[in-house]
Order: sequence, then structure tokens, then C-alpha cells
Amino acid sequence: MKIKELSSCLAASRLYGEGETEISDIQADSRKVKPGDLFICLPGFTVDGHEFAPQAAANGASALVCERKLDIDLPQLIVDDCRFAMSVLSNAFFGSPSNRMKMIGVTGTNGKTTTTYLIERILTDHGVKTGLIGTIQLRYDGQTYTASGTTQESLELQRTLNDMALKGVECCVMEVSSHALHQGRVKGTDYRTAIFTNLTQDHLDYHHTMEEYRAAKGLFFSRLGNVISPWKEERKYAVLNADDEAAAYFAAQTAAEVITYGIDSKANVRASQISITSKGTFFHVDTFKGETDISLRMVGKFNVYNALAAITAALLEDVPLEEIKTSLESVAGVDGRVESVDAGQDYAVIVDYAHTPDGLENVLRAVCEFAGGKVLTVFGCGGDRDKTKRPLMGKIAAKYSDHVFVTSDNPRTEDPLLILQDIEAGLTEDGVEQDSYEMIPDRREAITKAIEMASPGDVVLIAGKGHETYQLIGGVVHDFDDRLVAKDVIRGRSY
Ligand SMILES: CC(=O)N[C@H]1[C@@H](OP(=O)(O)OP(=O)(O)OC[C@H]2O[C@@H](n3ccc(=O)[nH]c3=O)[C@H](O)[C@@H]2O)O[C@H](CO)[C@@H](O)[C@@H]1O[C@H](C)C(=O)N[C@@H](C)C(=O)N[C@H](CCC(=O)O)C(=O)O
Ligand SMILES: Nc1ncnc2c1ncn2[C@@H]1O[C@H](COP(=O)(O)OP(=O)(O)OP(=O)(O)O)[C@@H](O)[C@H]1O
Ligand SMILES: N[C@H](CCC[C@H](N)C(=O)O)C(=O)O
Ligand SMILES: [Mg+2]
Repeated sequence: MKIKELSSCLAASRLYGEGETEISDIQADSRKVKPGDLFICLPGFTVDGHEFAPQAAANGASALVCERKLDIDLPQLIVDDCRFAMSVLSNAFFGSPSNRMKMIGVTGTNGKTTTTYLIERILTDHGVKTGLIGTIQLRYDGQTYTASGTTQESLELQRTLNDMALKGVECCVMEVSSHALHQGRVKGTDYRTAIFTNLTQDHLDYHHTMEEYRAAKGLFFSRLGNVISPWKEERKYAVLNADDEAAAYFAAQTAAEVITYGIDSKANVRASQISITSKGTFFHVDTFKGETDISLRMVGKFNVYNALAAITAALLEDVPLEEIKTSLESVAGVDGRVESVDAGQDYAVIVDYAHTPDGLENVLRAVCEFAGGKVLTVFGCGGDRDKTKRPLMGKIAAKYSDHVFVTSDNPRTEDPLLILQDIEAGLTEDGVEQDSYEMIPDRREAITKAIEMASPGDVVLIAGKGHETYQLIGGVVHDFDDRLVAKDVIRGRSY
């Protein structure tokens, strides 16, 4: 593609230099630039990409996209907003890949990964060639790729979608984070179905208030359904959790048809007769395409919500309800989500990814429903993230546990001890007994202490890191997998 063709995608852009210059690829990281690439100078939160234009040029960049003219002898496309330009140019360069397949996006504070996994299973079982993009991994066409975050930058997203389309993917199901919406990472991606799981506190370091956080998520629904692409001819659906009060706000914003799911409120897809055991969850579901009973192998009422969202999305793809039931009942669980660690011990050890107050409360409620003995909770909070959730999570851990081991999650650049103190402030708020919690910064030691305290029938919940196989301390990435550490400790425990 020529730079002048890309330039024509942005009405107010100004092109300096040779318009016939060929672009072989696009990069926003100077370290990845190869000869012939277009380099986009992104002003980031930490550094300004314009500073790396010389490095990009040295690596053979054929042209630049920037917000100000640089003293570099290369064709330059000057735009007002490089981030916006990146979403438009990437979409054009990769040939609008979201128009070549069906797109289902899932947003919400908790449950995105789980819901996408459930939809992927149902559609795949139904014979639809499905792609997945999210926190744990990207996978399609029999391959898996490591994810660098929950939702990719627009450039990488369009690259992935194009690759999916070329490999015959018919439907892509992906997580859409609030960061992604706020930063325009999914601008230009044409969704058929936008799903909302729930809105509870997280990321206030970034969004500042719950109103701003909700508004960021709202972008997903306000952009949906305004135009029906003549070449795609598909209807648009906003699938909303009727039991969450933010649903009404999103419903008012969208031009798409609103379909609801829920348990407590009237909804198009509604669950009843829920019963939860340590092995799974039973419920009856009444839908606009019939009713049935479902026995999930995943525990917790929250997983009923995730299943309802998946059922609704699948019904909209015309998958018969009985097929959906069979697929859902076959899912053993999602990596690192209420995952049992079994090394032959006579107490339960569960690893879960709860890293928000609501997530922790939900998983602890589920655990309390089936625990035959004590509930022993090991958890911490990530550094360089919302600090205000720390005391809330401390309070919740104390409320539902017999003993809490406050430890480190990914401290990142923060002092681990200060994070623990923030958690302790909430934990002691309601006057817990001094001997019902311990502060152990070393995560392995905390897991060891919890497992050593366990008796038959007890549950040890290790929350916060789920599928993660590392721990970020300072700038250093250490190997750390809660499941492997727990297994190791159980096997080595002296009885
Ligand atoms: C706050 C945030 O979203 N930050 C993202 C942002 O980082 P940044 O703005 O600081 O980037 P930067 O380091 O200033 O770099 C600016 C530009 O210079 C370029 N650069 C930099 C160095 C160099 O040598 N050469 C060069 O060209 C960079 O490639 C970039 O284009 O752009 C980076 C590159 O795309 C992202 O990796 C980074 O995500 C960081 C790692 C992050 O932690 N993001 C989290 C908060 C996030 O987005 N999370 C959500 C999930 C949340 C949830 O589900 O709970 C997600 O969707 O992943
Ligand atoms: N529907 C739900 N409502 C509340 N909590 C949930 C729900 N689903 C899962 N959880 C809890 O949240 C944790 C994370 O779940 P999941 O990974 O599916 O969410 P996510 O939205 O993808 O998270 P992330 O924002 O990190 O991508 C789970 O381990 C569980 O404890
Ligand atoms: N997507 C979330 C994941 C948090 C996981 C937790 N282990 C942490 O590191 O804080 C975030 O980036 O805030
Ligand atoms: Mg996720």
C-alpha cells in the first residue's frame, strides 16, 4: 500500500514527502521496525513515541505518522491524534478484517475471560470456526499465542483479526477492556454482539470515578448499531445483565437491539432453581428459544451469569438450546478460575483470579457454600493499580474467612509492605481478632502457612493470580504459579 492511500483515510492529515512511498507493514514500537515499515509515533503514558522516530528511521522505516513535523528525511503524515490515526490506518491497511467475520465482544469488570471461553466452546462445538482474544491467550486455527494484555492495541488487534480472517475464522469472540475502550483500541472494529457482564469497582487509578469507568464501558454500546453496513448485512445486539444497574444506562446509549439475561430481574434469558455444590452448579434456564436444565461443572452463582451471557450470545447465532446445554456441561472450567489443586490431600485448595472486591466476595461466597470446615484465604493486591480496592478486599476477606494470609500479588514498582498495610486497614476495620490474620509478604510462604493450617474439610483459597505463571516484583519477572507452588507444598507437607 502507498502512503498516499493511507493518507486519504484521514481527511485532515497533511502528507509531506513522496506519496508513492510503499508501506510494507505498520509498527508503533521502534524496536520492531523493519525496512519499509510505517512508524506511528504514539505519545504514551510513560514516553513519547516521537522520540523513537530516529531509531525507527535507522531500522529502515519508510515513512512516519506524527503529531508534529520531525527533522527526519522521511515522508511524514501529520495528524492531530496518532492514537486515532493508528486505529483508522491499521483498519485500512489490514482491509477492515472485522467486516470479514462475526465479532462478539465482552466487556465488564469480572467474567469476561470466562464468558468468552464458554462462547468459544459452544460455537466451536456447533461447527463454527472460532477465534478467541483475551487475558489468558489468543487462539485460533489450532494455534495459541501469548496475550500481552486483555485487549490488544488497535494495530495488533487489526493484525490479529486479519490473520484470523485469512485462516478462515468465521467468528471472533474477544474481551474488550475499559482501558481499550478509553484508548480507542477497538475503534473501527465492527461488532455484531456486545455483551456486558457487570460493573463493580476496579481501575479507579485509571478511570478516577465509577462514573468515568461506566462511561468508558458505555462507549462499547454507544458505538453499536448506529449503522448497518450494507456489505455485512447483520443485525446488532447489546446483551446486557439485567441484574446490574448499569444495564439501563447502556441500554439507553445503544442503537442495537437490547437482549437481557439475569436471575433476579425480568429478562429475555433467565435462570432459576440455582443450586451450588463443591462440584458444580445446577440451574433452570428460560429463554426466547425454549427452556432447559443445565448442570455446570463450574461452581459459583457468578458462573451462572457467565453461562447466561454465553447462552444468549449463542442463541443469537442460532445455536439450538440443547446443543448449548451439551457444550456448557462439557466445560470442566477455565484456567485459573476456581481451579482445584489436587495432590491427594483431604482438604480443598482452590486457585482463583479474583482481583477485585466483587470478584473476591463472589468466590468466597461460593466457597463458603460448600466448605465443610474452615475457609483459609491467601490473597494480595497488585501494585501500580487501583489502591482504593485494597482495604475493600481486606474487609471482604475477613468477613468470609476463618483465617486470612495477606500476601503479595504483583507488587510491580510499589513497596510490597505498603500494599499489605493498605489491605490490613480494611481487614481490621470491623475489629477482627488479632490472631485471625497474618501478613506474609512472601507469597510462597503464605501459601505454605495456609496449607499447613488446613484440616480435613477445610478450603484454602489462593486468590488474585489465577492462570498467571509469574510474579512481578520491582522490574523483575519471577516464575510463579500458584497451582504449582500449592502442589509442591501439599506434597512436601509433613503430616
Ligand atoms: C495504561 C496503559 O494502558 N498503557 C499501555 C500503553 O503504555 P504507554 O502509553 O505507557 O506506552 P509508552 O511506554 O509510553 O510508549 C509510547 C510509545 O512509544 C513506543 N516506544 C517505546 C519505547 C521504545 O524504545 N520505542 C518505542 O517506539 C511504544 O511502543 C509506544 O507506542 O501502551 C503500551 C503499548 O501498547 C501498553 O503495553 C500499555 O499497557 C500497559 C502495559 C498496561 O499495564 N495496561 C493495562 C492497564 C491495561 O491496558 N489493562 C487492560 C485490562 C484490564 C482488565 O481487564 O482488568 C488490558 O486491556 O490489557
Ligand atoms: N460474572 C462474574 N461476576 C463476578 N465475579 C466474577 C464473575 N465471573 C468471574 N468472577 C470472578 O472474577 C475472576 C476473574 O474472572 P474472569 O477472568 O472471567 O474475569 P475478567 O473480566 O476476564 O478479568 P480481567 O479484567 O482480569 O480480564 C474469577 O476468578 C472469579 O473470581
Ligand atoms: N487485568 C487486571 C489483572 C490484575 C491481576 C492481578 N494479579 C494484578 O496483577 O493486579 C489488571 O491488570 O489490573
Ligand atoms: Mg479477562
